Amino acid sequence: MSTTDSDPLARERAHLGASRAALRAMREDVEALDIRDVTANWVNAAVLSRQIEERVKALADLSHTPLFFGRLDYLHTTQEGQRFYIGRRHVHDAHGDPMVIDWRAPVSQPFYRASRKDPQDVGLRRRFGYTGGELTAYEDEHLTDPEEADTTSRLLQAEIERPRVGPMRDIVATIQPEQDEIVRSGLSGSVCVQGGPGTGKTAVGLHRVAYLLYAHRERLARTGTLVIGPNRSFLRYIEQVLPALGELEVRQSTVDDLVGTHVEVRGADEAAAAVVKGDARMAEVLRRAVRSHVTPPVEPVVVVRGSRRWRVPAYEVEEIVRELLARDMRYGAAREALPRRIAHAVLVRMEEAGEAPDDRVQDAVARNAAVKAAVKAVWPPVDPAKLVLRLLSDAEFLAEHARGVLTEEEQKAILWTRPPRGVRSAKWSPADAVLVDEAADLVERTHSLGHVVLDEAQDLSPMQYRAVGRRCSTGSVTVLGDLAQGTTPWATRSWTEALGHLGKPDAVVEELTAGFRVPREVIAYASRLLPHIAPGLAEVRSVRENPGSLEVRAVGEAERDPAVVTACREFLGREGSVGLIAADARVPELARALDGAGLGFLAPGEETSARARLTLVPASLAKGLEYDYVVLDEPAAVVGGEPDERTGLRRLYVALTRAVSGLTLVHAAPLPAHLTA
Ligand SMILES: Nc1ncnc2c1ncn2[C@@H]1O[C@H](COP(=O)(O)OP(=O)(O)OP(=O)(O)O)[C@@H](O)[C@H]1O
Repeated sequence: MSTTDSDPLARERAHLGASRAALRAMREDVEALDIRDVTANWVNAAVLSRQIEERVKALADLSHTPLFFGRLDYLHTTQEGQRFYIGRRHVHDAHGDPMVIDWRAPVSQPFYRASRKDPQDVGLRRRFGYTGGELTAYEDEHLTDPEEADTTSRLLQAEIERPRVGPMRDIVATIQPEQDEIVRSGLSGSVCVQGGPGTGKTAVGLHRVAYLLYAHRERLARTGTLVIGPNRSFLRYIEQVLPALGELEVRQSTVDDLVGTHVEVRGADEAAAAVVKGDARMAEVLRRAVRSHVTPPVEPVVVVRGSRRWRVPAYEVEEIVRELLARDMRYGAAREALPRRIAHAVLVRMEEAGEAPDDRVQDAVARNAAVKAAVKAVWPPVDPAKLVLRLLSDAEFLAEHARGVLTEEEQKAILWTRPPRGVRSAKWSPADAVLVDEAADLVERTHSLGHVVLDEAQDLSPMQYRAVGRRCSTGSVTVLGDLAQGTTPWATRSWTEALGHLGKPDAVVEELTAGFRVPREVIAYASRLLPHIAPGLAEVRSVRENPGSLEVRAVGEAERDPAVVTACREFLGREGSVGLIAADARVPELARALDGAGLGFLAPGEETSARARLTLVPASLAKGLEYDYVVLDEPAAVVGGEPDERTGLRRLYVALTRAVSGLTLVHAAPLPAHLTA
């Protein structure tokens, strides 16, 4: 007997070797494709070459990502076989028989879901462990063996404890059953996931896109997919997850960038103004303002053709206009329909007079100068930016359309004190851009994508939800968020409300409660704030066995900065990334302190590496990010940096929940009472 036969690990390594060879052969087959005979012209040839190039890229064997991470032995042979190796991509041998199955394929599903209670016909589930690209360990579960005890997977634990240097990683090897249910839920349904810090919401959202692209590739290639995150540094942190899963075509954007195509955002609002501008009632004000441009005709339309004059009386044009208004079409679509409707009225008269006009006559009448002039007078074009500009600068115009919708104070809050001269010179705020986007949609329907993932959704205003909702009006959405981490003045109070604004009231709300980031001691400390910031939400249950460390250091004001530098230095002595989180206002002073101490540091969104591991993070940008070790500077300043106590405590909750292995608080001012109580 050879060692390969007797040693299971050697056998698995042999399968890995054979799979890599098969992948190489697949790549060589694609590289060797001769497209000269199959392409009729150079355009087709160029398209095909690009596709081939991409396919070759997708077939690369990356040494740091194992080709497979699991194996399933079914109890019974299925049509596809009985033993499957589960990996990031499909690999087959020269006969077309599978060597590695894509994690998203239906036969892979039990790898994530099968349990002793429900073995799903799986006799053996094997997980593989790798060290530096080498297959070095495996772990078996015999799900139908009553003698075998339930144990927690060491490999899963090792994966969760792995230092976090670099961008966010995929979690394909260790997706948990409750996460998998969300990842694999159907394309037609929308899902909303409430989950505390580190429960894997972002990871789940990204894997869900990858899954949907696998299961509905053609449809989504046509309709498109989009991931929305809170800011650009967050998007940079997550941007490599989908490409690592072989998905290169998913767009990523912030809400601000999404709606910022109509006007240039250069201004900011006071909170009071932003709250009103973000309120869903603004949609009604805009709707009325857009429709107010339609003016009932007072003159008849007279079309002269040859020696004849055809007259459509004003009351009849008015009837057409009324009917179009009642149909609640987009303003622009109705405007386009109007000339043909007037032309139709002319044609009816021609027929009554014994003529037999055809479609070409109707087209010609619709283009007639008199008809065009009438349309311009009755249903003039509306420029969305100009309309919003007028609403925000002209008190009378605003009052006319906000009557009964906004109070006088609310109207006053949103009016510009010094109206700008024009669209270009206006200092548009992010909330204004959302209003312009809503107005643009009233004029012309926004293109809808096939699927949208909306992360950190709790921070969106109702008007922002509407902006996202119209981008998936005919598709579906995955909403991810945590009500306890809402830090905007308009943060969502309930998911039902948010889903209503998104236009997806039937979305299923799921909850994730197992935490993969924050150590037990640290999450327990942060959760002291929960009753004050989100009563009713459950505390996250940390699955991390590593006890982690929590230290609170009280120092005198003069020693605070040096103490922060010392804490950073201590953590830099260990393996992994370090985040120094501080109130935004404290960041410049701390930057000087770090510089003075000769400690180099990055800004959020810049990629950490083995050489550059320290990031200085303003509290306002900490959301969604994580570091192996966190030094939190002056919690009272983090709370005090926000307009009200609840928002401040929520900001603090976010900052307290970024650490994977250790958290040190350094403070000179007293700690917020809710934390010490
Ligand atoms: N099943 C899993 N296996 C291994 N790691 C996981 C798993 N689920 C989540 N993680 C890891 O836990 C960390 C937190 O995940 P993620 O950032 O998705 O959480 P989140 O719920 O979005 O957090 P936040 O509310 O802070 O934004 C990440 O490092 C992620 O890779």
